[in-house]
Amino acid sequence: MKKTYDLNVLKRTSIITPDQLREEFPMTEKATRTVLDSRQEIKAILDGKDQRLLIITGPCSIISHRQAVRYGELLAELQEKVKPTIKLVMRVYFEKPRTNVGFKGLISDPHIDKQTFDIDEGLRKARKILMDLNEMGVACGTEILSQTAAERLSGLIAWACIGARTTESQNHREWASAFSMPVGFKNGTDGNLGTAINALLAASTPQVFIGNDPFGVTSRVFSSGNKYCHIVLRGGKRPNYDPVSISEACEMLANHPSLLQSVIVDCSHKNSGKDYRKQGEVFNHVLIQRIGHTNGIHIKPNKAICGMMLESNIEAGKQAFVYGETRKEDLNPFISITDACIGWDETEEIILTAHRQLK
Ligand SMILES: O=C[C@H](O)[C@H](O)COP(=O)(O)O
Ligand SMILES: C=C(OP(=O)(O)O)C(=O)O
Repeated sequence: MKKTYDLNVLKRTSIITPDQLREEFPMTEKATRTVLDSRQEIKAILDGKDQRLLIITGPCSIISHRQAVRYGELLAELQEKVKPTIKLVMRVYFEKPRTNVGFKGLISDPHIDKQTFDIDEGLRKARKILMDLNEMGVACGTEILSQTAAERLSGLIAWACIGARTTESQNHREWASAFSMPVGFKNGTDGNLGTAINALLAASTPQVFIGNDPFGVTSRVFSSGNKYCHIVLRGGKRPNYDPVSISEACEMLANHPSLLQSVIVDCSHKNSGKDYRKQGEVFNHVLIQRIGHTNGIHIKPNKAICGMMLESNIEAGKQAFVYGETRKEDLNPFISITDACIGWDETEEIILTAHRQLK
């Protein structure tokens, strides 16, 4: 009989199970405390019980341990300075959703060579980076693109994001309903907010779906629903960080009183027109809306704005990189190879200025 399945599968290899990976990199007391305390703080901010601003900042993609730990050190130092007004979460993004094709992140291809795709090594690198950051007291945020990464790393994540390309995916909504951390859903790539609101409704509801147990065995998973799902505005056909767009989002949320009435604004992506140099301007615009005044002019503060996101790296911009051609050894680990980012100096200035204004 002719084979009817796997006609386009070239090869399959097994990967490390969640249990094996956790055994190789077991939780420590300090890391557990960082994760649990940070989640509590983020939840309190989303609930409006903690008036501080949440800022999720960090590289578009993590490309090396050195880069992640250096950024983490800088962030930890800054967190101490702005503690009374701002909670910082580092973007520790290992999975990149592509518009069509390209480097899909360190888990998919840790050697960045478009050849080896050593996913076991990628998962090990990711878990080690997350362990080290949590040990340093740095709260980690990441985009969850695959169930595989979620099952192996979620215990080290304080805040998760479902990206614009997957907010409409039923699977991602199901996983979010089971996650232990607060989850932000981006609006759709075209700017559609309804997609994100539907995602919040689905993810806050108990679900039954197919997942894996810690030993990698396919299982039914029964979730309780996640009450800490919220919206992240990232722009679409046009930016959506202006007062009218944010009010529109708040009105849509108000139609569903069971949902968190809080909004995070991503200052990058389509809100900056993908021009990293505009992120600071977007940030200031949103900060004024949140605080309610600028240079003596008073406007009504919008307390629903509880957080902002920045794509920031140690050095600004983006380096020349052709996937499959540029060798990893030739890359500068401190400059982005995916979206261009603001550099550390500008990041620090933006956050310190916000701290002074929030005080
Ligand atoms: O933040 C990252 C990118 O915007 C996202 O992964 C899409 O990238 P691409 O359009 O270059 O594929
Ligand atoms: C891919 C990202 O964002 P978006 O889903 O908004 O495109 C990201 O934040 O890295």
